[in-house]
Amino acid sequence: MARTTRTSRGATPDPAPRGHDDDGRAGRDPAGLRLRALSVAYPDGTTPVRGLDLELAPGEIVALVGASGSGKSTVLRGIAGLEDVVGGVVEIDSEDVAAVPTHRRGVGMVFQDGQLFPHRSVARNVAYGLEAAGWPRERRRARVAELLELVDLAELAERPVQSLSGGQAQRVALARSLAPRPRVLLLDEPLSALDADLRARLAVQIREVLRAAGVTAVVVTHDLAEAAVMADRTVRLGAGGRLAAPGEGEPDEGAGPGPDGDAR
Ligand SMILES: Nc1ncnc2c1ncn2[C@@H]1O[C@H](COP(=O)(O)OP(=O)(O)OP(=O)(O)O)[C@@H](O)[C@H]1O
Repeated sequence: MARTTRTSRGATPDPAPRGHDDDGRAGRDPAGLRLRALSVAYPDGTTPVRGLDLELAPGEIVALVGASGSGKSTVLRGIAGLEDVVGGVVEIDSEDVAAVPTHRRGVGMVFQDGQLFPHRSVARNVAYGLEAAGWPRERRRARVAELLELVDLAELAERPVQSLSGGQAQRVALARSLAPRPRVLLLDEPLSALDADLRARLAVQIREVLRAAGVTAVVVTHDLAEAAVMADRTVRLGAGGRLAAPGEGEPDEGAGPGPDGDAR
């Protein structure tokens, strides 16, 4: 896993030149992710996130925790452009992405259950975003090999994904989401479908991979211990989809998780 000599912050294997992305998106200097007074609503008018301010430096990994229903997934969906931002601003590398469709935002997502394409091999799952972005075949191959190396699955490249363990499948999902070099990676409970032992190991591996990729990332979890392992910083969503004041309605972060490791 992440057997790479590039361990410094912000170092990406085979980095794309700044100012020119592989999918032709206009490049900008990295400035990270900034949410200003963000409000996100569903079509029925439910607005779980109201007035959220959050800033991530380039390459920073932030864990978003909070009670069930506090709006963690909704924040991610707003950043990705999957739900309506009805107030405030999402800026990625200093660009207001309000008018930018999801697939052009440079945002990658990893979900709880991986959501791999069942009829594609491991390598072809990882290649998916590169095909969609029109990368030429040789560059695709090289990038897929690099990513599979990063998540320590090179020897499984040709395996059908149905034959993978849960942990392996999540590592494929991680590689697939990182392959097109997203500006921001959003991970929604990436460990919650796995058993406890594996969760602890994969939390460490996810952190290593995110660091090696140097990607700015938001990880939603309800587990404070996992948040501490995976992220540089943990923030908590409180009532009304705003950041909670320290100690508000939840166990003290410094005290770590409760007996079951659950922050809810
Ligand atoms: N499609 C939808 N339409 C309307 N309301 C929704 C929709 N999806 C979620 N909600 C509501 O928005 C609120 C926030 O949901 P969200 O899934 O963002 O919370 P969460 O913090 O991620 O919860 P959990 O930890 O249980 O996954 C909840 O009250 C939920 O019922």
